[in-house]
Amino acid sequence: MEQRIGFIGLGNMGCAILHGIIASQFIPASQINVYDIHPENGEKLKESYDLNVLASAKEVAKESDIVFIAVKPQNINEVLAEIQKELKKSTVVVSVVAGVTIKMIEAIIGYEQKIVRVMPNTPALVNSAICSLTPNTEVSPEELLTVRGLLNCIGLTEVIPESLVHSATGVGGSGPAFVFMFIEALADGAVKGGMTRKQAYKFAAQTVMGSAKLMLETNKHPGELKDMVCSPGGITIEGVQTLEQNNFRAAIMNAVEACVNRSKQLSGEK
Ligand SMILES: NC(=O)C1=CN([C@@H]2O[C@H](COP(=O)(O)OP(=O)(O)OC[C@H]3O[C@@H](n4cnc5c(N)ncnc54)[C@H](O)[C@@H]3O)[C@@H](O)[C@H]2O)C=CC1
Ligand SMILES: O=C(O)[C@@H]1CCC=N1
Repeated sequence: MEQRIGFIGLGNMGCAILHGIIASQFIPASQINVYDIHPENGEKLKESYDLNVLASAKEVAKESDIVFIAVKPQNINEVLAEIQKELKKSTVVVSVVAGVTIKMIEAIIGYEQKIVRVMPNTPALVNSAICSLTPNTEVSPEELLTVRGLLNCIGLTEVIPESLVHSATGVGGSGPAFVFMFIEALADGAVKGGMTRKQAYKFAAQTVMGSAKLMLETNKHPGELKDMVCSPGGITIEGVQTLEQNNFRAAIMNAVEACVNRSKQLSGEK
């Protein structure tokens, strides 16, 4: 890939994507331009990678063909206003900013600018993300394919309509937080049974990763896979009943719904 990739915002999400892309060797670090308002974030990356730490968001926009915006929602407007004049017509702006719609971005950098909204998640750090992609009408199928090809090196990708980005945010963007809480609780249960915390985390994390891998690779329904574990009159079904009695599924659904609603609020939807 000969395109130069820019990152504005080098926090948890920006760095997870960046590390994943470099680890995949999809493009050399020398083709990556980065900027963060806190210079130490760029300097830290420079210690590990031969990438280009630039002095402003403007420079990243000027020197890059694909520009990732990975700042918080409250900071994106200032960034877009700053880079607007530096963007070439051919530049693709990739926003990972939750709740900020394509229209909101176009209102600042123009309706002719190529924009792809992406909802990634932090497993990008280990090339195991799920990223949704939503292009505006200026992005050609070939350009979308280029951005998708880049994101495929950090995990799975799915092109979705913008109406589904709220859900992608709740399940994919925020989902890892709920999974980590689940892993923590699984481990607590094992610690209660006498396992060391270190052992419990290993068992809990591998069980979640293995179960997810089993589902993705067999394409089986999660209910069927759950039934495979529940021996008739056995042990697991006792735990399943306890979870049902404690509204486990409703609790998870409500958590995702809360994120969807917050995302809608950020987008100015009621
Ligand atoms: N953390 C996550 O799991 C996910 C985050 N996102 C989105 O990614 C974006 C970034 O989130 P995080 O990385 O978690 O936040 P963060 O706070 O860790 O990183 C944001 C970075 O942007 C920098 N920044 C702020 N204003 C700037 C400016 N004007 N110019 C350049 N850099 C600036 C900050 O110094 C910071 O390093 C957010 O919009 C969030 O909605 C999306 C999916 C998942
Ligand atoms: O919590 C947040 O706002 C960001 C967006 C999705 C995951 N983290």
